[in-house]
This record gives sequence, structure tokens and C-alpha cells, in this order.
Amino acid sequence: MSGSLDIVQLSSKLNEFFKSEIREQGKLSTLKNDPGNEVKLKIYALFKQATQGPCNTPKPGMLDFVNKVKWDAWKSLGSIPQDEARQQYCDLVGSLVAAEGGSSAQVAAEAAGSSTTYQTLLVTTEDDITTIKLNRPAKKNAITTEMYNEIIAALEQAAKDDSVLTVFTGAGDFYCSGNDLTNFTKIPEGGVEAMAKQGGELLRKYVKAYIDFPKPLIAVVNGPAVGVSVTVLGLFDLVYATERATFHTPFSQLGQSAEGCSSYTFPKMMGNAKASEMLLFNKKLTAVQACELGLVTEVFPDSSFQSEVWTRLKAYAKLPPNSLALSKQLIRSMEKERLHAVNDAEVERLVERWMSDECFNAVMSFFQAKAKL
Ligand SMILES: CCC/C=C/C(=O)SCCNC(=O)CCNC(=O)[C@H](O)C(C)(C)COP(=O)([O-])OP(=O)([O-])OC[C@H]1O[C@@H](n2cnc3c(N)ncnc32)[C@H](O)[C@@H]1OP(=O)([O-])[O-]
Repeated sequence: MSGSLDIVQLSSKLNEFFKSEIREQGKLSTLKNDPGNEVKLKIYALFKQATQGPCNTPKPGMLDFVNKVKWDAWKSLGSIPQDEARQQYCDLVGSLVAAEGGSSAQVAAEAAGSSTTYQTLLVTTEDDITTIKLNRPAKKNAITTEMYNEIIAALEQAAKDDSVLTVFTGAGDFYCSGNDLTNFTKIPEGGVEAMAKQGGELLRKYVKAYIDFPKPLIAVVNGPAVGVSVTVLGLFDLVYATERATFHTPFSQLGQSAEGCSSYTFPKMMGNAKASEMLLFNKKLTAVQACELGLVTEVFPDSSFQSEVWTRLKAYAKLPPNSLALSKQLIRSMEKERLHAVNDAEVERLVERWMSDECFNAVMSFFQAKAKL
């Protein structure tokens, strides 16, 4: 059986499934556009998790292709609670419906003069807070090229909308697993050099969006964080973490080098020695260690993380918005220029690294290890 045949078959089977099993749920039946297989699988998995809890059925056989893909999607949600699955399901369906004609997400986008909708994010505005939720839980929210672009767009939108605070968080059990390593496998015309150059430009723009963001930016770190999702935390105004979170920047392991302005912000906040343990020697920090070193503002018990953090954020969002934004901008203005220079220097180094054998071999090892599983 050829790979392309598998995909065609899978697509048509998923379409059948999508129509028969999910259509009954009111809003979805109104969708005019096919949201694509990845989204449909996500809807399926969230629906199962919300109604039946964590996946508890036997894994279908290798040749039962469609059921295996569905089972994998459900299983990938791990042990996220039914309530959270229900919320994610509603957010996702809401954003699809909004994309076609208008409710929360679309209204927020339109209020900001934009009609952007997202494939890899859930962006909502409620209680004066715009939340940008990374939404690829099956891949631990690894950041694809598309997702970098969507985050930049979402930040631009949040900067202009009426919200007071902007919050970043992740769907599922991870906050984010960093750069999606498959980005390195998509070699454009022009070869590795062109890939490195384009990747560098995207990264520069991505980090710039954080440096220039004009309102209070808060990370709600709901689980482990890796790579670029950790380094940019130095550009946030508050970082709240569940005790389950870890913070890992395995750059030298990947033949790469620091980014997200961490070569400047980390030594400044934790001192050279501790920063080097993380950025050179891949030391993974617990949430408590990260808090002691100043990377995290406060750590919360996992069981009460969401309720404690959101109660606090809703209260903060009632503070006078101009006073908050102007105070943030004053603090940032002291070193904005320096941060841009650091970003430029880090990107220049990384573009070289991405063309190196060290990086190539490290990325190949990741895929070889995956293939052996
Ligand atoms: C651009 C600027 C420079 C960037 C710097 C960085 O961010 S450097 C930092 C770069 N980041 C890294 O080096 C992290 C690499 N990833 C890991 O080390 C581990 O996956 C883990 C510790 C994040 C989670 O372990 P776990 O045992 O709990 O879960 P699991 O492993 O079963 O994962 C579930 C699925 O997600 C997939 N997936 C996850 N992450 C990535 C990714 N980044 N990419 C692609 N795919 C990824 C994984 O392959 C699997 O897919 P499958 O097989 O179902 O098709």
C-alpha cells in the first residue's frame, strides 16, 4: 500500500466519521468548510476525553489504519481532566464556527481590525484578557513555521485589541516542546542555506514581537517547557508555573546556540554560572528551581493552578489599562535597543549553527530515535 493511498483513504474515512459521529453536535453541523484532518482528529479526541475520560480502549492493530489514527489522537491527550477537555473542545469548535461567521474569537479579531483565524492556536478574549493558547497538544505544542507566523499575528492582534492583559499558555499536558524539529526537514529551493536564512528571519521577527509587545504579557506555564518557549520567558512580565512544569534549553545537545535574548536575560536574572548550566550544559530546572533563579514569578500546586492563577489574572485585568501598559513600556524602554541587538546577534549565530554538521547530526538523531520506537 503506497503512502499517498493511505492518506487519501484516511481522509475519506475521517470525513465519513466526522459527518456521522460529530455532526450531531449542533454547532459543528453548520460548518461550511472542511477544517482538515488534523483538526477533525483533535475534535474527535477532545470529544472522547470530555465524555469518557482518558483513552482506555485497546490499541487497534497496525492495519486498522483509521481507528489507529483516532486512537492515537485520543491517547495523546494523556490524563487531562474531562473538564479541561470539555473546555478545549468548546474553544476549538467555537473558533471554527467563529471563523465562518462570527462569535467570540472572530469578534475579537474583528474588533482589532483583523479577520485572522488560526490553525495552531486558540485565541480568545474574555474578562479583558486575550489568551493565546498553543494548540498542538499531540506534538506537545512544538512550534512549526506556521505556528511562529500565527503567534506573531496573534501578538499583533492582541496589541491592538481592547484587552488589558495578554496571556500565553499551552493546550494539554505540555506548555511547549520548543522549535518543531520537522522544520529542519522542509528544505526549500536553495537548499540548507536558504532554509537557515529564512529560519533566521522568522526567528528575528518572532523574538522582536515579544520585545516590542506594548501590554503586560503573562505566561501561564501549564506543564514542561523546552527550548525557545523557555528562552522568551525572559521577555515576559510575569511567569506563573504549575509545580509540574520543567524548564529545559537543550541547545548544545542539538548543536545549536541560545536565542530569545536569553544570552542576555538569563545571566542578568540568574548570574553567569547558573545561566551557563542551562544554556551551555542543558540543565533542566524544576519549577521551584526556576522560581529561585528569577525565571518564574510564582509556582502553584498543580491541583489548584488554573483556578488560583485565573482568579488573580482577572483581578489584575481590572487595574487601569493605560497605567499598566505605560509602566510596562517604561521598564522595557530601558533596554529595548539592547534586546534588539542581542536578538540580531543570536540569530546570526544560529543561522551558522543550522548549517553545521553538529546541528544536522543532532536533528537526525532525534528522528532516528523516533523511528526506532
Ligand atoms: C528556532 C529557534 C531555535 C530553537 C530552539 C529550540 O526550541 S530547541 C528545542 C527543540 N525541542 C526539542 O528538542 C524537544 C524534542 N522533543 C522531546 O525531547 C520529547 O518529545 C519531549 C520531552 C518534548 C516529550 O516527550 P514525551 O515522551 O512526553 O512525548 P513524545 O516524545 O512521545 O512526544 C509526542 C509527539 O510529539 C512530537 N514532538 C515533541 N516535541 C517535538 C519537537 N520539538 N519537534 C517535533 N516533534 C516533537 C514527538 O515526536 C511525538 O510525535 P509522534 O511520535 O507522536 O508522531
